[in-house]
Amino acid sequence: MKQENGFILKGIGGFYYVRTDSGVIECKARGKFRKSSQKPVIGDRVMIEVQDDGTGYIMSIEPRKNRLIRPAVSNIDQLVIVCSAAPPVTETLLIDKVTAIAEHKGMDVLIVINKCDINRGDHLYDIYTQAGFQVFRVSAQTGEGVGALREQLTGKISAFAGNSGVGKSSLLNAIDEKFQMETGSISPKTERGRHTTRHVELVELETGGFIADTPGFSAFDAERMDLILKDDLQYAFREFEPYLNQCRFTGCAHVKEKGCAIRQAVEEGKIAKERHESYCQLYESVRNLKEWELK
Ligand SMILES: Nc1nc2c(ncn2[C@@H]2O[C@H](COP(=O)(O)OP(=O)(O)OP(=O)(O)O)[C@@H](O)[C@H]2O)c(=O)[nH]1
Ligand SMILES: [Zn+2]
Repeated sequence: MKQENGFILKGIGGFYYVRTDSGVIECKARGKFRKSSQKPVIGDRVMIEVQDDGTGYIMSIEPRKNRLIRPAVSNIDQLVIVCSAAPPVTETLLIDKVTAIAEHKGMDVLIVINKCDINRGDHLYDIYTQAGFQVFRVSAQTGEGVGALREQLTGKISAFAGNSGVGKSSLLNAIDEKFQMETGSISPKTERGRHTTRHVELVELETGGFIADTPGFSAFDAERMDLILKDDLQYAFREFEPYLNQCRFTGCAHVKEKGCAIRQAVEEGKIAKERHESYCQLYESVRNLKEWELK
């Protein structure tokens, strides 16, 4: 019996597939993980014991750097937010919800404007560049910008998010031919179909790096805003940072308060008004959350 370290690529029916230096090993979890919230998830870094027959047991899980609940993936290095200025046009509020979650959970963010063959998305480009994000312009259709994006995925674990129809699946297919995602349905996903039976999996890229293959994962867990307390929300908007201690009143919510340095910066064009509007809407939605609601 020997011990190895690795991380979980996928889990099906009680089996976990652990990527180690000596290949992918099929493992079961030790009993102690089975019931509790300690259950292994995709992305977990684990220590396994390999049996004589080549299968293994997960013995321990390293503390997680971060974790998404839906889909259940841990240790994500970066979140790739796919948006588009061509139909279906992405609302900045959706992008800002997801960037806020990512910032709060300590994931890097890449903003990717797809469908540049139709619309180059200057407005989105300006907003997110000004806010301090890396922004890529791509077209899954023509291949423009895909190489540069692929480079940014090398050596990291990434997950893709974006509104339905924005071209996530098309983009994954363009990034690596290992992906054979079905594309093209802008119809509702309520019928039984491709999204009901899929499970998440980390797919290893030709160029190194892993992508959580998350089709139809459009709403993300943005619905519940993954529960950022209202006092923390201001830190999830990175461009607010230089102004945070400059408001007239301590405990300023930066929504309508007089003497608010954030609002001032918005007036002066230093913070995009769309970003501040998203902040205000999110603030309103998390206003009444209590700490005990955070899991
Ligand atoms: N013109 C153009 N069309 C694109 C591009 N990328 C995707 N599309 C089209 O947009 C439609 C939706 O693409 P998908 O890849 O299925 O979008 P998705 O984000 O995976 O959608 P969901 O699975 O619903 O979340 C398809 O008809 C694609 O052919 C692009 O860069 N340019
Ligand atoms: Zn303020």
